[in-house]
Amino acid sequence: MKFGIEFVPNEPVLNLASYAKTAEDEGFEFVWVTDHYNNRDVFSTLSVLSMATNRIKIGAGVTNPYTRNPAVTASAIATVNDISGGRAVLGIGPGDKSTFETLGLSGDKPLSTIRECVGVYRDLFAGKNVFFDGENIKLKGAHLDFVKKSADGDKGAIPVYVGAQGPKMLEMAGAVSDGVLINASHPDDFRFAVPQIRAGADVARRNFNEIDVAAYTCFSIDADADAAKKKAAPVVAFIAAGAPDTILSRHGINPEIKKELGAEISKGNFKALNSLVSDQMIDKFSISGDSEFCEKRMRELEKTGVTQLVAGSPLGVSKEKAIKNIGKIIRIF
Ligand SMILES: C[C@H](OP(=O)(O)OC[C@@H](O)[C@@H](O)[C@@H](O)Cn1c2nc(=O)[nH]c(=O)c-2cc2ccc(O)cc21)C(=O)N[C@@H](CCC(=O)N[C@@H](CCC(=O)O)C(=O)O)C(=O)O
Repeated sequence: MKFGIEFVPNEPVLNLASYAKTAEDEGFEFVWVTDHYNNRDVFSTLSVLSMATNRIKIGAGVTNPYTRNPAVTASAIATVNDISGGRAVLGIGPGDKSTFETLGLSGDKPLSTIRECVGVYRDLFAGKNVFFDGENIKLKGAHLDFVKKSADGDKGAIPVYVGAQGPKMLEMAGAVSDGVLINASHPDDFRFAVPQIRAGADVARRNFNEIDVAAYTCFSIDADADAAKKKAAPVVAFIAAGAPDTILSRHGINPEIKKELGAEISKGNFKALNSLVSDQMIDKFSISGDSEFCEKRMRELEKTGVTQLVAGSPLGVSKEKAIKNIGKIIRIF
């Protein structure tokens, strides 16, 4: 199992740089940074993390094809690849509809748009002059002057992962991507997702084992299990509030709760929000507890076919302590 860590750039980037160095020292192989325009810029953050670390892979987890033209995204991540000495990874996903609304963006046709993008990124990473007249993506000779021209057929040096949760996105990711980042934390979600990815790989006649299946979890570890769960509650509230009804029902949670969560979120009433989050929701939408529980849940995920465990926000009561606690589990995995 590979281990990754996710940071939301809603705190000073130099803090994240220090956490990323600790994570590297503790044996994590990937650091992922989320992309929502209202937080600090993902690629600026990745550049600073590149300078603060030596070995850990540096990933956008995940950007989207709507807020930036694909050639601009390719230039940004290829610059991170330049700075980091070849450690960049590009994660691309449909993006967050709620933030798109504030930008006046539709974000429509995500399935076909992402599929088109993956090939375009690879051609740009391979130093090609890209002419592409797709349904959603149109380029007329776009090129990156600073990347080495790869031999024909090479897909360029930067792996492309897809952020996906829905069945069609998962299947498409299995057909075209180097890895899939699945925003979920419970084994039941991966018992659903892994067969979809495998089906996509089979249709595309790809070797499923070449695809990195990453559980992009809500994670909270502390010696005091209750404190860990309390820390995770607000994040779980947002996940549950935005989850499709099918996912809530999969976990035996009445989708009606979304209305109550949404109402408290829109009022900014985070105290009331936490009181709406049940233990069952914490268990289904996060990995929260002491080291023994977290290790057990990681091993359950590995059994479903997960190949990378990404510890996501909030990480724990103290980020630094949480990273070291996970490091102890990494060393015995
Ligand atoms: C779009 C949606 O796909 P989805 O994978 O469920 O998307 C939900 C999230 O994954 C998506 O919002 C991600 O961007 C969320 N996301 C992040 N979103 C962000 O904005 N920023 C992040 O940093 C971020 C990180 C992240 C990490 C992992 C992860 O799994 C998701 C992450 C969906 O509806 N999928 C359907 C397919 C819909 C479909 O078929 N659409 C058609 C036509 C629909 C039409 O006509 O518009 C098409 O796209 O062509 C399905 O998979 O079955």
